[in-house]
Amino acid sequence: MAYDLKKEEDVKEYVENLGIEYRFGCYKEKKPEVCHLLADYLEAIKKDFGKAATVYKSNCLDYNYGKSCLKYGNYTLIGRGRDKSDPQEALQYFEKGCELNDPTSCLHAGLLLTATGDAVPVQRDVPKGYNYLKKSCDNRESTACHYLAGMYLSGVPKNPKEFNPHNPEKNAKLDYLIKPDLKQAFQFAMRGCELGHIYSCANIGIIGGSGFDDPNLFENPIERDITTPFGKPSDVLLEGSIKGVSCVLLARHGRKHQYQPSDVNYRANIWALKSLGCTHILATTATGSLVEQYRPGDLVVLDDFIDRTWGRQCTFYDRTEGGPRGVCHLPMRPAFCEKARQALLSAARGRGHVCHATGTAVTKQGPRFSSRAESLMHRQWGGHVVNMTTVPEVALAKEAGLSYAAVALVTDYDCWRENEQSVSVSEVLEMFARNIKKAIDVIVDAVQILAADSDYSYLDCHKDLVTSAIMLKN
Ligand SMILES: CSC[C@H]1O[C@H](OP(=O)(O)O)[C@H](O)[C@@H]1O
Ligand SMILES: Nc1ncnc2[nH]cnc12
Repeated sequence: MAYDLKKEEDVKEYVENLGIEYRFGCYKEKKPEVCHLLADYLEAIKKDFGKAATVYKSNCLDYNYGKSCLKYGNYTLIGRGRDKSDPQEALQYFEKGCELNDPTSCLHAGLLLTATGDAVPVQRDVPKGYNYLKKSCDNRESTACHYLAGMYLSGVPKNPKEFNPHNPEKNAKLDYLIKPDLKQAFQFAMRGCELGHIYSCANIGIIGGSGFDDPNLFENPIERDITTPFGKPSDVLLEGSIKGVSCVLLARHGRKHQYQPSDVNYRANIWALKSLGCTHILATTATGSLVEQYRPGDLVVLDDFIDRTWGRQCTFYDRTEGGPRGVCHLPMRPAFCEKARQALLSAARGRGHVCHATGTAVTKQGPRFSSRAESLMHRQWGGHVVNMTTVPEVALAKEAGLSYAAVALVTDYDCWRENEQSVSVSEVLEMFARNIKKAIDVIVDAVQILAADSDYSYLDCHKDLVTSAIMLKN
């Protein structure tokens, strides 16, 4: 019969008949895949977890249906459809599901067996758990690949209580069940990323500003010549890895510094980094100081900006062919990703550098430097530093849903001070050259800090913010 699913009565009848069909297919025709659907039906439509549990369990044990073992394992783990939770019994169902080649069952068995912490519910058995995770990853379960990458990144110590994430030297002396192995970590992360696990991709884009154009960050970089719907980026992008974390480096002004600030194709730069899988961007920028206490040589992790640019392409949402659709009104508070900012700050402080935790950048059009009157005005506005590139880069990265933060190196006092010469380009470049090591160290350490974080939920927040900011999607 034909149902009109806009009518409530018809929907009810349709759902009832679905239940009858599933019962028939399961009990009379004895089809395990239909029994699994029946249990899903009891769970989702009837909310009868007790009956759903019974069907999942018998479909696992009597019909050897792997997905039902996984479901009953999950029920057993959280105590759904039964009196209480039983992690040890849950493990048996996950193991059975894994034997039956259900990759998610292998994942759950692996996670239970390798878990650490005081509340761990089953006897830890890392070699066995590793094998389950490996089988799961081999069978295209991206989360298992992601976990394996994490295990190789930090290593799995025999006694997890001895492991101190802040003391790598002490950790090196520990007894390991799985030794840290960055090559393996990279390979599993690549596999996880290929299979669509966004956090395995955690590719970190690095935009090097003036003086940071080709700092030989990677040993054997792969050059990527990319064209975007918004044109060509400033130069080829260099793909490589920093201590096992995949990164992409781009020289903001081109490797020969061929683009002045207002000619940089910021849109193509951000788009190209995103198209290579970057989830984060860490940027450097040379800046003049607008306040006495931000001294040349100091670092500043920017937290806000004042836009004094004009005529730059500052949105992807302009109906460019191949670009996104709609009109995007993105909030700019906070302007920068707080997680990435904190990573830069910890990295700088960890190295003992003078680093200011906040700073508003006045981004001017350039290419000329400010007049004295402008410099004094920027100070009155509350700017801490002045440069020519943070806008629209920060806004475009945010529109692209990326985590973006910038570390500014103070190169000069601009021209607001009494009895002092105006800033010059040689002063900026010389100061940057003297401090480039600082900038490199901070970026390298921040990459490790970001990659070691197992909670990337803030990336979802960046994406959700963009989604909520788009009007007129067509
Ligand atoms: C070379 S002096 C002015 C120039 O330096 C800064 O560049 P970047 O931000 O790429 O490091 C500043 O923003 C100006 O573009
Ligand atoms: N004083 C200044 N003004 C603008 N951009 C700069 N980059 C470095 N120093 C600068």
